[in-house]
Amino acid sequence: MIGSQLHLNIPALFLNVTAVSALITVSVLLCIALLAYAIVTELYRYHVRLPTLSGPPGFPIAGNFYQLAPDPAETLHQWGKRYGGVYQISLGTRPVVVFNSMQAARDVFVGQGHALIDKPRLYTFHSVLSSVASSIGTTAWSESTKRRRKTAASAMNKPAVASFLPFIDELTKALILELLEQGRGGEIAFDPRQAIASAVTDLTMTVNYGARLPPHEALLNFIPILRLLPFNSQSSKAREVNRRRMVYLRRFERETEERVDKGVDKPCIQGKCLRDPTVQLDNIDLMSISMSMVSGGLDTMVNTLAWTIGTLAIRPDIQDKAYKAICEAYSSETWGPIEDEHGVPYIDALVKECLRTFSVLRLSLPRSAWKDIQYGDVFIPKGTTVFLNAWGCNRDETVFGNDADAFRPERFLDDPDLPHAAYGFGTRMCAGFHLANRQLYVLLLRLIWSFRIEMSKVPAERTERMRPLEDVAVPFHLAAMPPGYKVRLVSRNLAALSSLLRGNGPCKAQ
Ligand code: HEM
Repeated sequence: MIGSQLHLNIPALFLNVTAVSALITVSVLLCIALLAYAIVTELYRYHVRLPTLSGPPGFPIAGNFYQLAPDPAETLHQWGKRYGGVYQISLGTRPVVVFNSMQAARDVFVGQGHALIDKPRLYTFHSVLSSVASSIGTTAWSESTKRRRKTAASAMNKPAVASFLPFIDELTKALILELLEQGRGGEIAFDPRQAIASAVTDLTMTVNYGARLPPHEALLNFIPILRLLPFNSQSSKAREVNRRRMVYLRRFERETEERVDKGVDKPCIQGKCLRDPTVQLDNIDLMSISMSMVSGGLDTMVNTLAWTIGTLAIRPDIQDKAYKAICEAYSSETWGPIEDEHGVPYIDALVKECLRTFSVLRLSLPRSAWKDIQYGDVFIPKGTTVFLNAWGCNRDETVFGNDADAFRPERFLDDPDLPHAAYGFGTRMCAGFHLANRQLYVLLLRLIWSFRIEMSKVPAERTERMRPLEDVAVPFHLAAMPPGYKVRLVSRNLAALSSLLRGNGPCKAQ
């Protein structure tokens, strides 16, 4: 019995020994391969580093990637204090030049704007999420990008935005009404973000397609995309979002074409392109413009407004100043004509301070050097990836003083020429900034005139702080999101507000 067991076990033992030694051999070979890979990539990483720039050393294979956590823009801002306004990091083996001071950013992004007109290629974003067409902001420079950007920028320049005033008027009134109804004039605390996202979506769709979304479709269709971002998306999720996005964008395009054919279209970007034979854009170009409007204008606007409303709720002093300034310019009976672009300088200053403080696209969108750049002693070769750290520039103490971290709209009243970096700079800066500024101005003015904003009294629904760094909801998200909260919107003068919402308010553009 024992003998037969022994007889059976000897080959098994032999097999086990062979398997273990094979496993050890494979493990050793793997370790050697990994070590060799690390050494080769590290040698390569050092070889491609830019000799004229300093920067944090980083680690083999990943470079500085893992050191960027928890908040990449803040980490880069802190490194800027050590390595200067322009320095380099490595992402993997790729050298990336970071602009972290306002002066250097403006000198190069504006002063040598053409040299930074290009965008780098990002795998998940370009090959998976946007394999058919990509938004303008993430597309490399080419004749086609030039046509798309020119069309989008001229459709959102100052005169074009003035022609959208009736839409802005109508949609901000619809939003104020929605907020009034949802919060029952101040009785109920609620999260205003859904209503804001719907209103901003509506405006973007109207400007692009000349038609509003059917109400039940707005959020269902758009919010999932807003959460899917080039840097954190997983491929299968990205493919699914891409497919769904294509389906509804094609549907909106078809509907716009039908309206143009029937001659019942309203002024809008897509309609203008379809009608004007001199506009040389193919279907992919038109799709790219639509995607740029949707992805460029929603996440940014919604998050900027969400930070602002939360901040106003815990800063009644700023609300009081703003309300007083509006009443001095107009009265407690009217919020004034929408055509008055800079009628209340305090609101202008508030808009700029919100854009600066919250800098929702903290690292802007990456650029690529289109040609060699010489900036003082610094040499950036053609093809290098370049980051504008808008967050860092917006906290540059040489520009904003030692209270750069404070939320203080008055700084833009004291110096109306004070710059901010929230829209980026130069040749590829935000193409929708006139539209964004105008929407933010009208929305904040009307919101503050209509309501006293108070944080919910329920502990679980309120937040005491809206610090843009410590309180950001998801640090690695491309657009910085505030923490969740609920507010009460207490109407200040219900009779006057009702009269304005019924359409008795002035809008000469109509
Ligand atoms: C708070 C509002 C907004 C902020 C903070 C913002 C910020 C930005 C930033 C930082 C960029 C990248 C600039 C660069 O590469 O230097 C950008 C690009 C862009 N934005 Fe905005 N944006 C806002 C609203 C809008 C709106 C409302 C639209 C249109 C509906 C829009 C359309 C675009 C487009 C088309 C680009 C790509 C420009 C290009 O690459 O040539 N943005 N935006």
